[in-house]
Amino acid sequence: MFRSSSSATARYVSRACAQRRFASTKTVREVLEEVVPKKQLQLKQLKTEHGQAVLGDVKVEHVVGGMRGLKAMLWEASVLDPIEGIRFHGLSIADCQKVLPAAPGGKEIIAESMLWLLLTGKIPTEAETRQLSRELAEKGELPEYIEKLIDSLPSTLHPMTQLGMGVAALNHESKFQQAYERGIKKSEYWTYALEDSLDLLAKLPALAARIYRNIYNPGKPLPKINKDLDLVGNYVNMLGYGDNHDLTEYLRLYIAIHGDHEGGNASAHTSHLVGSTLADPYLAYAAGLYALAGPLHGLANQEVLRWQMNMQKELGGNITHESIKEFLWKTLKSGQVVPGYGHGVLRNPDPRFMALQQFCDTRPALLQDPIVQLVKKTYEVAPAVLKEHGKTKNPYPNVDAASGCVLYHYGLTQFKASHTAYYTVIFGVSRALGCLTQYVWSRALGLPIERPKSLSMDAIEKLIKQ
Ligand SMILES: CC(=O)SCCNC(=O)CCNC(=O)[C@H](O)C(C)(C)COP(=O)(O)OP(=O)(O)OC[C@H]1O[C@@H](n2cnc3c(N)ncnc32)[C@H](O)[C@@H]1OP(=O)(O)O
Ligand SMILES: O=C([O-])CC(=O)C(=O)O
Repeated sequence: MFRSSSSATARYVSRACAQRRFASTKTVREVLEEVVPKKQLQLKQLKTEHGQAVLGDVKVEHVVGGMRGLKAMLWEASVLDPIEGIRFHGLSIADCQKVLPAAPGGKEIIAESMLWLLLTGKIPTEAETRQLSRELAEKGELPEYIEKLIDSLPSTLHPMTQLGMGVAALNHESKFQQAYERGIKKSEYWTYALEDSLDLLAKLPALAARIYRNIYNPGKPLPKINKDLDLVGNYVNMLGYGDNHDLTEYLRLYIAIHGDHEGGNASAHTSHLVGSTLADPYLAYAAGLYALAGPLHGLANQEVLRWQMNMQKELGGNITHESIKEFLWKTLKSGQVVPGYGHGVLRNPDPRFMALQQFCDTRPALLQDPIVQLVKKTYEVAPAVLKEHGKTKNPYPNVDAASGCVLYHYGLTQFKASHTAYYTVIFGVSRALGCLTQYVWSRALGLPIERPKSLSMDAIEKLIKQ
């Protein structure tokens, strides 16, 4: 674990690069066994030495304003800075791109190396990353009852609803729940939480790919999991795009950088709350997925694509900055939000959006794609329009402004109707990295059930008068 000042980070990054020469072959469990006692001690000291320290005031505007800015949660794996954006254990996306191992033949960060960093605060070696990939691949096939459950659902049921159902039903397998029923000690909770979390992460690609197959390619055989591939390599293969190296690399990057966004976002917070009741990791993450399925959160990637396609249709062949500006004003004047813009914390363009743009900038096929071009052109116009409109505190793009449109280029064009659009499911596969990491840490640290105090308006007025 390390501080996030830029010089400390630079030193860490160069040390991490050097360390990678020594090929450690520890398992993620072994590394956690070493890290957990240190973190437990850190929390104990925080509570005893600084338990009464003040981190900020609670104002009426916090209570009635979605708790924006209120520092009220513990979340270990990442912290979001309004200007710099996300840092995973102090590392920015660019740092991660330098130090986290990629897949054989690839360049982008992969889910396994990001998961390792999130869980342990350490950079995995190549060998450790491969070993984690193999472990996940070996656990990746779905139980038959889950296949039957998913196959029984109507193809018109939103893929996010299906994903949440599949994840929740997988709790039939929960080792955490079984161990709890046996009456294990609290100090052992985290080890079962870790087993469930790895099992769930391993199965998510097969579950998500089955949903896609059932809706868009019914009857098409699903490939078996290839034990030599990384998690996302297998996911792309099961989605039916296995020969598309660029899409595979895009999804590796996408899934790694969407993995965690500190704890206050709606999906992470929901999963954290549900987990705090000691509901097992499957139930906790299923709950988080349903928060992700809202249009102000993860579903915005589908909304962006729908909105950009409507813009394309309405503006026709020759789209100019001026015509985009008019379309933006039309959206705003009709009382809708501009999807993919604004953020609860960020006050600058989202570095995840920038990383996806950078991916596009290095690939001529993407640069020539009309919908990808439109995303870029919209970015050149929208911040000024949103500033003039004057409502949003952040007129810049968030990650959702680009992500779905790039998938459209790579062939995920099935957008028959919003209620069957698949894009947010990929976000759902990714966000498990962060939510399940925190689930493990919450149990390792023995965090209590969440139960903030609520107030009615009358009660608030009474308190103010006092
Ligand atoms: C992965 C993610 O979840 S990233 C976010 C994805 N969501 C979107 O892209 C949807 C569009 N954006 C939004 O709706 C918002 O910016 C949110 C939900 C992301 C953040 O909400 P808030 O923190 O409440 O934003 P903020 O404090 O800036 O809102 C102030 C006002 O500006 C409006 N506003 C915020 N963003 C936008 C936008 N993109 N377009 C138009 N108006 C906006 C809000 O609706 C609010 O209006 P109100 O006072 O009439 O209620
Ligand atoms: O942080 C937020 O509120 C929303 C977001 O970008 C995410 O969850 O990835």
